[in-house]
Amino acid sequence: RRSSKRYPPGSLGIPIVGQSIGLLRAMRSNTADKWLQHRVMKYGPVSKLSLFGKPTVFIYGQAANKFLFNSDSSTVSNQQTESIRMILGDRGIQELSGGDHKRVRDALLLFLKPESLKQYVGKMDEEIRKHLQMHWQDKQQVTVLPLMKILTFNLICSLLFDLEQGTRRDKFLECFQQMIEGIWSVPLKLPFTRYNRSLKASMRVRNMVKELINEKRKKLEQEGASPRQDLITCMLSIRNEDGEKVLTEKEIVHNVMVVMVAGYETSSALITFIIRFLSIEPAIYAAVVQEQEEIARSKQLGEFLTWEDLAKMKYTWKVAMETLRVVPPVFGGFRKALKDIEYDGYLIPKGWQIFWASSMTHMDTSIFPEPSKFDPSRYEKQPVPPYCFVAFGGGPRICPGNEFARIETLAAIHHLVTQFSWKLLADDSFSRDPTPVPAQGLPVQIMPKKTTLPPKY
Ligand code: HEM
Repeated sequence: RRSSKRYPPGSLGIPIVGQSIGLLRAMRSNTADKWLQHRVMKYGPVSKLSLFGKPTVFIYGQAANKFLFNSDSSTVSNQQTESIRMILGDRGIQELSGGDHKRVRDALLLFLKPESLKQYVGKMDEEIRKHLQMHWQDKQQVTVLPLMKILTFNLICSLLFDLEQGTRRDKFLECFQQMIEGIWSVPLKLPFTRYNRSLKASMRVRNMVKELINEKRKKLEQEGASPRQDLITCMLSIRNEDGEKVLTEKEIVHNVMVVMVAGYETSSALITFIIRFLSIEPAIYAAVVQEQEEIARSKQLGEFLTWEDLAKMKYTWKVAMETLRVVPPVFGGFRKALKDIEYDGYLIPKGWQIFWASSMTHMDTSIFPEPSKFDPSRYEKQPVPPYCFVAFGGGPRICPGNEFARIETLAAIHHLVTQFSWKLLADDSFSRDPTPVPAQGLPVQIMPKKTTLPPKY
């Protein structure tokens, strides 16, 4: 019997840098799964290491996911790596726990919940059409990942901040992309490091966000709240029963930063990898085209997609789920032990990080038979046990943007498959940074579809 005071096996490595470089390197060469599997084989499902400057316990499996997602906030808190906290701010939802977390999360969900998002399907559709017109139509070749990043950023700007197309949005995107580059770096505040450049860009982004908030506040004071709002206006207007503001100015700024980041590389990776899988799986592609063309045929000329149309895209969503399983955009996450915890017979000491990796259960043969096979029909055969499909996390912190991601993904795939066909121009390998990046960003040859659909398609 192990003693409850026993530290998990493994080594903490060199202080500060620890094994971060090993893991980041494995991610970049797409061998992080193997890197972690190797740990599990060597040390078992609980082991210690040092990541991003902190002593860390890595835990693996369905039980580990359940424990991690549901631990109460006096035992485990959500704390991002030092670099993320410095870049995004310390009052973002991912830094908060207990009552503060719930308060901010409820505020975000007021806008992001399905009942409220459903009225914006048409607006998303419009933004996607504009994107395809500008970046896809009349082109012979495009590189998918950078374009999907532009698309998802613009969708966030348009839907969440009501910031329309123009030079201001382009400038915003440029600073934002610089900021994003250093988010997963080792926090070395030296000149010329990725981290340092990112930190500087984050100050510029923060100032732009503050400016945007001030404009919205003025508009709100002058015109009052309208039923169709953006996320910022919604956060500015929330009051509690006593009529007091629910969020502080700092909380609004930091959470706007968090939402921008959380919804950017994740959704763009998902749409990009669906495009990739559709080009290497002809039978699955044909089934998606059939489903989407049927919906297109039911629409009037120029008519936008609706919430009801999205509900019909059942097979396409299974393809998205399978993409999320095989290539989860979020590789894993961190928590922090707020007190000494005994887990599976080992001690997780107070103050240490806890690290989980979603892709580990997604590739477990006992949960997903033939896990390497891309098979959307697996979701028709048997229900997935809880805490095994964790692309959106789980428990009280499950991704509040999952509905937003579902709408934008389905609407984008609808227009892509009804307007174009495509062929891969690079091999189908990918790496992680830490979101998945296909070889060369997924260059494809595109052909407009000769179609029997109404002219808008
Ligand atoms: C395919 C797209 C997406 C994936 C795979 C994804 C995945 C995740 C995961 C795994 C978590 C939990 C992290 C943890 O527990 O440590 C999370 C949290 C979060 N996501 Fe997403 N996400 C996606 C899109 C979005 C979008 C579009 C938004 C915003 C519009 C968003 C906003 C957030 C926020 C605010 C959190 C923090 C929630 C909390 O701590 O309570 N995500 N996401």
